[in-house]
Amino acid sequence: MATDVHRAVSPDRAGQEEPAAVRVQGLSRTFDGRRVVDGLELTVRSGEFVALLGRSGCGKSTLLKILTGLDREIEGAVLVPRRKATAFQAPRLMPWKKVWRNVLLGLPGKPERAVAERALAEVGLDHRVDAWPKTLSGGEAQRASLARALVREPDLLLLDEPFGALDALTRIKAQRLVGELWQQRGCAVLLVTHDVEEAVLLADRVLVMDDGVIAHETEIDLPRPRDIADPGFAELRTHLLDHLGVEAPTPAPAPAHAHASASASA
Ligand SMILES: Nc1ncnc2c1ncn2[C@@H]1O[C@H](COP(=O)(O)OP(=O)(O)OP(=O)(O)O)[C@@H](O)[C@H]1O
Repeated sequence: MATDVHRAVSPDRAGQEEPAAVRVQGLSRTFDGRRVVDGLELTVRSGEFVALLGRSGCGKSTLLKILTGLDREIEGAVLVPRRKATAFQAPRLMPWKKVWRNVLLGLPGKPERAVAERALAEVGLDHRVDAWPKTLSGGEAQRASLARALVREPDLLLLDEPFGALDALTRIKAQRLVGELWQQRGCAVLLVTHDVEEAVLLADRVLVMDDGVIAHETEIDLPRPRDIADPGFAELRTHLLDHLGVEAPTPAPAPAHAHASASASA
């Protein structure tokens, strides 16, 4: 994988084009003498949806933590907008606060309940405003967590495996919701995911992290809304799996009786 190294858009080029939502230069992070992030370069353009893939343990969450400002023991330069918000795999709701209070948690000033109500309506949770977190389903809790991110009116939304714990159907709905919210809001999104299809479905650009750097990037130029049945979709999926070192499954051979009837009709 190290042979096909495409670094993300170079900082000077990004500087001349559009304002960047994220600009990372020469970023390194060392744990116990091991460089998990190693001179990483990354630019996310304003309003761009970027997905970040990479094998387990390659440093994706470490990078996200640095971008949120939770980890500052770094070398290099990181430029992110002040207005940013995060949602993680675990919704991280406070069990002793009702949903609407969770949404407003940590906001400066004294925001009114109506602010939370609007955000909850945006994610389809207007009927759960007064619920306790423990009564929410997994998908509802994740949407509440998204509402909490949205009330911050972020210029940058950082998502770390937000759909990872959801069942397949809820996951599809949540992916659609994030796609719609992104289109309405126009904020930049950096989504960490293990799911190649999710990345192709949602992102303008997919990055693959390896050896502490962005080792590969692919522009996703499929029209939206995207259809996983589109042959272009399958091609991009296979291309990305290849860069992740995963062989795409070959179609199963047709059962023996199918061969028989095919040859019989031929
Ligand atoms: N606080 C820490 N102390 C020591 N090592 C750490 C710490 N945080 C992360 N690491 C190590 O850094 C490496 C990258 O971890 P990170 O969580 O960023 O990977 P990841 O790509 O997000 O993995 P996954 O896809 O499995 O979530 C791992 O080897 C991990 O053990």
